Amino acid sequence: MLSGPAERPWVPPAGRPPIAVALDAPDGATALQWARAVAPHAAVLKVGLELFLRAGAAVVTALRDEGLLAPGGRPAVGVPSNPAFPLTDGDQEVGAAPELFLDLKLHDIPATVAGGMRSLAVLGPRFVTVHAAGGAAMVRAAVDAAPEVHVTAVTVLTSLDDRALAATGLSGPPSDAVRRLAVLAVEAGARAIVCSPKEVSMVRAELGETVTLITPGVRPEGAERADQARVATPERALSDGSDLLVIGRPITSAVDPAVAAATLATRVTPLR
Ligand SMILES: O=C(O)c1cc(=O)[nH]c(=O)n1[C@@H]1O[C@H](COP(=O)(O)O)[C@@H](O)[C@H]1O
Repeated sequence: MLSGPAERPWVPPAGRPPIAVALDAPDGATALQWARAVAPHAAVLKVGLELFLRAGAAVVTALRDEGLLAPGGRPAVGVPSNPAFPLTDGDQEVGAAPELFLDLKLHDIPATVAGGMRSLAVLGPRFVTVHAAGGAAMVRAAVDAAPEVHVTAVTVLTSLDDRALAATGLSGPPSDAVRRLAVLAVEAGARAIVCSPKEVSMVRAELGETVTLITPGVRPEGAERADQARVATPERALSDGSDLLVIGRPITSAVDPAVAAATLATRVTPLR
């Protein structure tokens, strides 16, 4: 097990559902509509390639202006401008607005990734993803360029099964590569790791409490897998050690995303 700080760098605030909703929307207006529906039921909102490449930084500003995101660069506490997020409910800080996860999976030479991180850091994200396969120097460059951001290393995409991974030239089961890349990234300063729920217990055993573990590839019982290969239910991912479930289509493709998010949040929040 790696040595490091005794506590996880980040966990959802008390009472907040351990859910990051992936706002994989085709435009800013749809993303805002989804965000209004799901923000009360999520600790994190994730802006990824599709939305960011279409709507750019303006969508982050719009989310913040509506009080749908916690203020950039500060711990999530209530946003007085949005009554959906009261500061307290009794003595619990349940009203924290979600934090920003910029999932742009940077993967380039260290100087370019460092520049990209500096450009993104002004948006005040809690998390920014980089591909661990970019190597230790690249991960370190990202960390040094934006020390206030939780550089989040993606290990092996959850869409890859054994065969697809082998076809890229990486032999062995995905868990071998996940272990190697997770250790490399944390030693290079990453504070969070993205892996599938299938590997999360192994990564937790390997890295201990030094790291926040984030799992996409989460599918409630009976939900469409779509392009996800290494999946598990939300309950299983949490019991195996995940800190944060990344969930997109099972919520955003539902007839009513607010109901889907609320239902899921009610089920998983007590499991933390
Ligand atoms: O970095 C990610 O968030 C990510 C890594 C990974 O290995 N697999 C993965 O699905 N994701 C993201 O997680 C989200 C999953 O969305 P759904 O499959 O719709 O639940 C998408 O926004 C993906 O970009």
